[in-house]
Amino acid sequence: MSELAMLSKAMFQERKDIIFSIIGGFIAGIAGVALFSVSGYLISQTVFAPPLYTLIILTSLVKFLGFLRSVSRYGERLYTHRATFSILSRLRTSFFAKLVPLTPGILNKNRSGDLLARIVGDVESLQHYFLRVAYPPLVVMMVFLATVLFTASYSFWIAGLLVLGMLMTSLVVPGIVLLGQRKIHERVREQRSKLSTEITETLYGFRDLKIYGQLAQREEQLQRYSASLAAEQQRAAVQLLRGQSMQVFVTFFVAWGVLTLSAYLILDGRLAGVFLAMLVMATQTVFEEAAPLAVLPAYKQDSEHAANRLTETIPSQAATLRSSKSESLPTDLPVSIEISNVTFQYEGEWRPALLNFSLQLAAGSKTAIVGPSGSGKSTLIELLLKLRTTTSGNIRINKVLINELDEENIWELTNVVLQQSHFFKGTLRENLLENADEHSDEELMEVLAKAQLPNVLLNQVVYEKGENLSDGEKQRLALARAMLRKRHLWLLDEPTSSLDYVTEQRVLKQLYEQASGDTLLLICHRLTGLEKMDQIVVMEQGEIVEIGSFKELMEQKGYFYKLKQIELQMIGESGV
Ligand SMILES: Nc1ncnc2c1ncn2[C@@H]1O[C@H](COP(=O)(O)OP(=O)(O)OP(=O)(O)O)[C@@H](O)[C@H]1O
Repeated sequence: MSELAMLSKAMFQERKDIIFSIIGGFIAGIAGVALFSVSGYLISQTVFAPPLYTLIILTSLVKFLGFLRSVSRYGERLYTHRATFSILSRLRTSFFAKLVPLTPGILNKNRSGDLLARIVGDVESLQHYFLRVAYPPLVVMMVFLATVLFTASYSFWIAGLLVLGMLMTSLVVPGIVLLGQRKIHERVREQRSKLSTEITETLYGFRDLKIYGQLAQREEQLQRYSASLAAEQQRAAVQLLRGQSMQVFVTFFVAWGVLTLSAYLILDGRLAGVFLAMLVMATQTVFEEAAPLAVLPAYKQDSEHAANRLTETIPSQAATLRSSKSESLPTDLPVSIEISNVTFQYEGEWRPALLNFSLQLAAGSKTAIVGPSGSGKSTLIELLLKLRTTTSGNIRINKVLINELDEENIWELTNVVLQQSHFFKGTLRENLLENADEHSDEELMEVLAKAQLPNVLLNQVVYEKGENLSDGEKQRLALARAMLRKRHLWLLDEPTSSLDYVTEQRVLKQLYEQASGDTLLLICHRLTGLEKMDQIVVMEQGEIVEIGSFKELMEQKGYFYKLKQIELQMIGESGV
């Protein structure tokens, strides 16, 4: 049950609404039983032609009980649903807050379509826990005990029959439902996960699938997955309905039992005939109240499963990642970075992406990192941004261990451009992501011009994922975003790889001007313009193979020198 601890905590926080729900549910249940009992008694009494005032009292009581039942049922619904949605919103917020720092690691292990469907589905499943698992038995038992006490005052045997019926509805029927549901629910989850993964993949790869003529095949596959899911869901629904039908059967069985037993007791002279209808009606109503118990185990199992998977998705790393942070760095000072013996290995990979990597970035220094694809350059930036945690070794920012820093504090210090930037559906202004009120239009246009996007409009529409922007425009927009932040640490991962040579040089010139006093780490694919850098780091297979200024590396005539010669030849050949 430990996996449901977060749920219980959220429920405890909503205790006021829960107490009101229980009170409302109990009054509605009792009023329902009383309403039908009094109605039965009233009908029986009329046979004896009682005095008018008796009929008036009984009719008024019926009306009052009907009113009380409706009002308390309304209150019950209001408070149970309010509690449920508040619990759900607490769970969503706390779950997603824990998820954010772990996102890169989690996305490694799970296919994103499946992950998204799982998170949304699992959090939604938890809403049933209070409404259909924790709450109903409590109220049903309270109403039932009150009814048993009431019937026991007429006949011990009838009360005994009710207890027997309740055991059937609360244990036997739910047990049978649970047995049938267990396997079906497993299959529903499996099919849902398959379908959502395939849908996401198809949407992401739609263009490629179309070009390579694979779309029809994919569509067929999706239809198959969708049909299997629908079939499993149908089976699950049938199983649930079967449970509810059994519950109705037990209700009528007990009602018939009470009728027969009462008839026998009346014949025996141990029960007055006028109470017969009342007892039968009370029995039927109290068992109607118990109807939710039939589907309780299925929801219980579902909630536990969902809570289990959610705790698996946010493993204990969540605690370790956030627990030790205590320091906070100011955003207005230049930043120094010290990387000591850092090793990082992706989960499931056979070799580390970084191996015993050490590097110093003095405050205000400019560093370029070059090296072949896959040498670990982007991984280094992800570690500096605390998007991943080192396997071993230390990173210090302004002498503070990165583990002691909140990742949001690090992001707050940094102007970042990663290899892929995301663009949202909206305007260019909105895609600059800074608070629009803080910057005048002139200021925004000036930054766009510096990023070599002079002929754009701030209200220009940007499609989803920046579909209407070229790769080069996306990169310049991402650089404009970074320039606008005006922080003092720059982490740039191939920010100009899609730009032509001339535009690239212009952008970099503006960038170096703005970053003159700042610490800058630039991963680059071209070796031009690196003369200005304080140090150039050449990486291969997660290690530093050469380090020094441009002049030093050229004099060494090592790896960097050879790369530069190849590039010069290529530039010469292409005539740039
Ligand atoms: N999410 C990931 N899961 C597993 N392995 C990864 C992941 N990302 C990168 N790697 C591996 O880690 C190594 C370093 O990758 P990284 O992206 O840091 O290289 P890079 O030098 O930035 O390459 P490029 O210049 O192509 O961007 C590579 O061998 C790569 O296959």
